[in-house]
Amino acid sequence: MQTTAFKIGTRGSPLALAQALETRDRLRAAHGLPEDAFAIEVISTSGDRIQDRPLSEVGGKGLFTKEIEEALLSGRIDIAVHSSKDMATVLPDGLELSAFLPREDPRDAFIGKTAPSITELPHGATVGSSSLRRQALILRMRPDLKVVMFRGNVQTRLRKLEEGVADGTILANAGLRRLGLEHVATHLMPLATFPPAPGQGAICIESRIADGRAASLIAAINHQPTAQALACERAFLAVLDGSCRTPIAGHAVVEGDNISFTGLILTPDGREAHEVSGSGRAEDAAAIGRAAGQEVRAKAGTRFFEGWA
Ligand SMILES: NCc1[nH]cc(CCC(=O)O)c1CC(=O)O
Repeated sequence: MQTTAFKIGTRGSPLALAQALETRDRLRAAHGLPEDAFAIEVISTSGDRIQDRPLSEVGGKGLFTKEIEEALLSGRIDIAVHSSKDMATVLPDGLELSAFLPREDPRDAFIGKTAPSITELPHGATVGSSSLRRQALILRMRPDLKVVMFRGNVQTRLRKLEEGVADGTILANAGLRRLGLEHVATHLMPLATFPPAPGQGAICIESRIADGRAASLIAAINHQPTAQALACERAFLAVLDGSCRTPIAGHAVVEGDNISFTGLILTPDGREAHEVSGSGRAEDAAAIGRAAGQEVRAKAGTRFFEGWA
């Protein structure tokens, strides 16, 4: 079909590579193309290089995408494959999220070393995580626990756990499943009490706006219910953005023509939490997410955002 390979950009972690390969294989199947119609380009990002500080301190989500987005804009790659959870709500000019793959399990998985679940951990036990949302949700359940910083890719975090750096850790079950590591989970956190980050479990494809070749290839693998759920979750997040130091959870489920959304914002210590829900027609996904964001922001009040933002 084409003379030059279609270039798929990705980070180099095992999870990122698995996501890029899944995308390539879906594109191949949808269009009946051979493997060499595609080339996977691995791009190292600042987020991969800075390992010793929480993301919220060093500039947040953009760190995992900056170099990849530059490669898209310069034409070095044709599409980029990302975890939706890692994507900022505002993209660089000229780029868009053009497709979402069918969502994996959105739940968080607890991987326990000294106990199988958070409720069974001994008093004062430590849980490794550098996610503000997970920290706040853990402390809301168990104020006695200590959350210690855990960064690096999935394998690095599991190794730290093996080394005894913490009594347990929490990872996205989607990532574990994509790596064939779901057996390490000792407990799956319920969506109702431990809601996921907006976008968790969904792979997205970023491309140049008005790139016709990319658009026609990608359209065939877009999963509309996941795209609508993500439109809702990302609209919710966009209303609450401005502080990447607010723990935010949000999850939308699309069933047929309907969408239902639940969002939660917490203080980092988990002591104060504000929940919101909304539902309606799936085609109104973004408006429903936006309204939920405005509602929960009003519920929480300005004082809520002032303490640490
Ligand atoms: N911030 C890293 C990151 N980004 C997406 C995932 C998991 C995969 C997904 O949500 O699709 C992970 C690792 C984790 O949270 O365990």
